Amino acid sequence: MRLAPTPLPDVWLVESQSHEDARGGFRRSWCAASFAAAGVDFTPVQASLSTNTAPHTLRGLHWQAEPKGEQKLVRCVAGRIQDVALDLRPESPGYLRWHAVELSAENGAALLLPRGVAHGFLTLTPGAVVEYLMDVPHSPEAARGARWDDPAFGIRWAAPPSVISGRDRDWPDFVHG
Ligand SMILES: Cc1cn([C@H]2C[C@H](O)[C@@H](COP(=O)(O)OP(=O)(O)O[C@H]3O[C@H](C)C(=O)[C@H](O)[C@H]3O)O2)c(=O)[nH]c1=O
Repeated sequence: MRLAPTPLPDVWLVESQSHEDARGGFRRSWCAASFAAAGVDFTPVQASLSTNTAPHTLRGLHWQAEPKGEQKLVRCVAGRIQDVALDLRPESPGYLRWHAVELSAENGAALLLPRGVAHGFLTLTPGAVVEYLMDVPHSPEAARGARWDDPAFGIRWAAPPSVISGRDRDWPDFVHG
């Protein structure tokens, strides 16, 4: 398992080898030793699955307000998604910058997002399933969001969403600080 840096501080691309044979494949999806070796303190306490029927379903951009901030490891376990990290940490050199990667069941890659970095994804296939590992339990009252097309960020999505929740469609313009 290898953690590769991305242009956003503390956002890591997590890659692992798939051991293939006539039955299929086997790959590690989280490893305390590999994360510790990369200097990343991440211990999951909750896992969730997001199932998405249609291509161009967009979820996000979401984060948890402090003190309920969460680190999360995001992986696509069926289909393909465009996964987006958006740095909302005012003290970060990457503040208001975004980074997108394609995650898929085939490439088996994952993105590790620290507290203060918002997350969203656009599905690129029907039946995309996204797995989350979080390091704190879910707190609905701490949920915050920003709009996918907010001009403050200029995120280049692969396509406009064809399916999006009313909440995600209607987040107000981002307010700095
Ligand atoms: C996030 C979450 C949701 N839920 C329940 C609450 C609702 O009844 C239902 C759907 O929740 P929501 O519409 O917030 O789901 P998403 O829009 O996919 O939210 C997620 O989407 C973006 C992209 C993320 O990165 C976050 O993990 C998360 O915010 O699942 C739970 O029970 N536990 C949870 O951790």
